[in-house]
Amino acid sequence: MGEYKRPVVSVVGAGNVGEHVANLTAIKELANVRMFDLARKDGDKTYEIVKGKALDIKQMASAIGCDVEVEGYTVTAEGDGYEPLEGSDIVVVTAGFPRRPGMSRDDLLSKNVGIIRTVSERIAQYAPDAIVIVVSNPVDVLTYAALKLTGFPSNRVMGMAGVLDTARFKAFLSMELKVSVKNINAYVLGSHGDDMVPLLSVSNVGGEPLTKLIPENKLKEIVERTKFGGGEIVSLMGTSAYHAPGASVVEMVEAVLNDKKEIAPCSVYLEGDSAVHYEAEDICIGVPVKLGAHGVEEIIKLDFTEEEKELWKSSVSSVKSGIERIKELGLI
Ligand SMILES: NC(=O)C1=CN([C@@H]2O[C@H](COP(=O)(O)OP(=O)(O)OC[C@H]3O[C@@H](n4cnc5c(N)ncnc54)[C@H](O)[C@@H]3O)[C@@H](O)[C@H]2O)C=CC1
Ligand SMILES: O=C([O-])CC(=O)C(=O)O
Repeated sequence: MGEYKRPVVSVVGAGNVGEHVANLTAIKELANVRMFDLARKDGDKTYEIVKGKALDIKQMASAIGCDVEVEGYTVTAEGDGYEPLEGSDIVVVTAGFPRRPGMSRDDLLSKNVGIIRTVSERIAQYAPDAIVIVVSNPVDVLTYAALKLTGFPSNRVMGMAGVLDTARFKAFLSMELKVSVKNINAYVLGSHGDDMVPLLSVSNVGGEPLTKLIPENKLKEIVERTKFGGGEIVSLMGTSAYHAPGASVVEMVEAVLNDKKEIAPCSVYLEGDSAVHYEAEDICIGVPVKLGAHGVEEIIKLDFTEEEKELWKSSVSSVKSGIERIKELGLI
């Protein structure tokens, strides 16, 4: 009596994306939520914003009749205050700087990798059995860093990108074709950057190939808009997107907590026969995986067309160069 037996989702970095992850997890009553963030100083005053956000989300849940616990914890950049990670089933990492207009995601690497290092060490210390979903950018490289720094098996560390890129692709296709997003089957794989790979060969609407439904030039435009979908929002808002990213993370959270065996594109570590199939080794990059209670339960091996293979190779080499950079800097 008196204790809730719900799963626990912790969110480290309760900024724009983190608070939307917390909010949606609460609205869907998927789990109790624990939010972690730094204190903010304003003159003499120190604000514990994360505690306020958690209370606000708890009260929002109450207003709409959702039963979840939501708690906020102030941590330090040095890694103090992470004890409440204990017992987390999933830890979502959204701590880090977002890009501003004119920046690429890779420009965030040197600033964000230090944050990921501290957070990964604390996850390993307090939540050694958790599944980790990395969101901070550049996400493929930072997912690799989190995998190495936690020392977790590769099925328990994944990056969120492909679900978001695919959602953007489907949104643009549905705007063009005036058809429900539910009838669009599409995948965007590869790195979460300018080199991402929208897979036209397997994308279809109600079974009909995209190439048959949309003229070549228009389809090219939609693919380009998808590739620069994050940048389009950064240039409109001055900071990066958070509604669609938050929802994309929660799609993955739900697949794991409800053991859905859902196939979704996620950034995961390639090794063994998946590394052979995708001709890329010792790298985290977006491929379709089966998500369930054990995290990444299977890596689906799709065949690419010759054109897609070329795009894939550029994707692999851009992630590889990010990984080399953090290795050279001694950051992992
Ligand atoms: N993978 C993807 O598809 C996406 C990735 N992102 C990335 O997610 C990250 C977060 O984006 P936003 O939420 O928009 O940024 P934000 O600035 O609104 O939130 C980041 C939060 O992290 C916190 N933080 C910074 N250092 C910390 C530390 N050492 N420990 C704990 N918390 C810390 C900040 O105080 C802030 O509240 C960015 O790196 C962004 O590029 C954003 C959208 C999509
Ligand atoms: O564009 C950004 O920097 C954030 C992000 O990864 C996205 O929205 O796709």
